[in-house]
Amino acid sequence: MPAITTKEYHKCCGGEVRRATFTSQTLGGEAAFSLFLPKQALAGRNVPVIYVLAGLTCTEETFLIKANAVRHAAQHGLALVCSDTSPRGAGVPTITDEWDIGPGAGYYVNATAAPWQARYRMWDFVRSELPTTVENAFPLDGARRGVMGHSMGGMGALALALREPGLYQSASMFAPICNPSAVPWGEKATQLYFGGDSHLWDAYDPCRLLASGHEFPGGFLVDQGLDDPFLKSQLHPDALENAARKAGQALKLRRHEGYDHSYWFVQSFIAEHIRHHAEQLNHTQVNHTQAPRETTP
Ligand SMILES: N[C@@H](CCC(=O)N[C@@H](CSC=O)C(=O)NCC(=O)O)C(=O)O
Repeated sequence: MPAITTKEYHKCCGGEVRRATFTSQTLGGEAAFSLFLPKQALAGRNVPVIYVLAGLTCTEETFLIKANAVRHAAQHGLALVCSDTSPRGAGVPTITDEWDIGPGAGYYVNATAAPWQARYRMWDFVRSELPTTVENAFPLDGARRGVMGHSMGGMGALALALREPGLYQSASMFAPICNPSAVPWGEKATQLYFGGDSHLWDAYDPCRLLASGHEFPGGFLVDQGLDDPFLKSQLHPDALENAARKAGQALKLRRHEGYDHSYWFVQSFIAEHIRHHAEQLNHTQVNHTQAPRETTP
C-alpha cells in the first residue's frame, strides 16, 4: 500500500482536515486528495465516507474550502474524501491555455489515445486506488460509501454509481454533465482522450449507461441552478430526466430559479445533500473492522 504524506493538517469542526498525497501507480506519479475525518473517527470508530469529485479547473482542495460541507459532515459523523480532478506534474501531457482539457479536466475516464492514455486514468483512480489507499490508512468504513460530484464531477459520480452500485450506498450531484457524448466539453474530450471514438463514452456517459440497463438502487439527488451559464450548452439535465424515466431509475432532480454554477450554488444546498447521504449510509450495516491509523504530523 502506498505511503501517505500529509501536506497540511487542521483541526476543524471537532474533527480534522488534511491535504495529502501518495505515489499513485494508476496515475504514474504523485496524487493529491483532501480528507475530513469527524470526531467519531478520531475516537477510533470506522465512519461512513462520501467520495467527492469536483469539476473542471478544481483541485482536491476546492470542495472542502468552498462548499461549506465540513460542518454538516461533522454533524452527521461522516468523512469526506476529495479527489483531485486529473493527474498533474512532470510528464503529464497538457495543452497550454485550455481549461477544459488536460490538467484539472480528467473527466473521470481512462483515456485510450496517446499521449494521454498513460497518465489520464482517473476512472481507475477514483474507482479503485483512492478508496483502497485511504480506507487502509484511516478509520473509514468501506461498506458505507457515498459518492457526490459537481459538474464534471457530477458526471463521474453518476457513472460510478451506475456502473458500480455495489460500491456505493448513496449518490448525489450538483449540476452534473448528464450527457457528455452530446456536448462540446465531451466532444473535445472524445477527440483528445478517446482519439475521436465517441463510442468509448458508452462506459461513462450517464444517459448512455441508463439506456444500456445500468441502475443505482439508492436513487439520485440532483440539484441544478436555472441561471447556470452551462445549463443549455453542456449539462442537459432534461436528458438525464428522460433517460432515468425510461430506465425506471429513481431520480430527484430539483431546479432552482436564480442559482448559477458556482460554489455559492453548491453551498446553498450542501446541507440537504449531506443529510441525503447520512440517511442512507447510517442505515447500512456497519463494518467494525479497524483500518490501520495514520499518525498526526
Ligand atoms: N475557469 C473557467 C470556469 C470553470 C468553472 O466554472 N469550473 C467549475 C466547474 S465547471 C464543470 O466541471 C468550478 O467548479 N470552478 C471552481 C470554482 O471555484 O468555481 C472560466 O474561467 O470560465
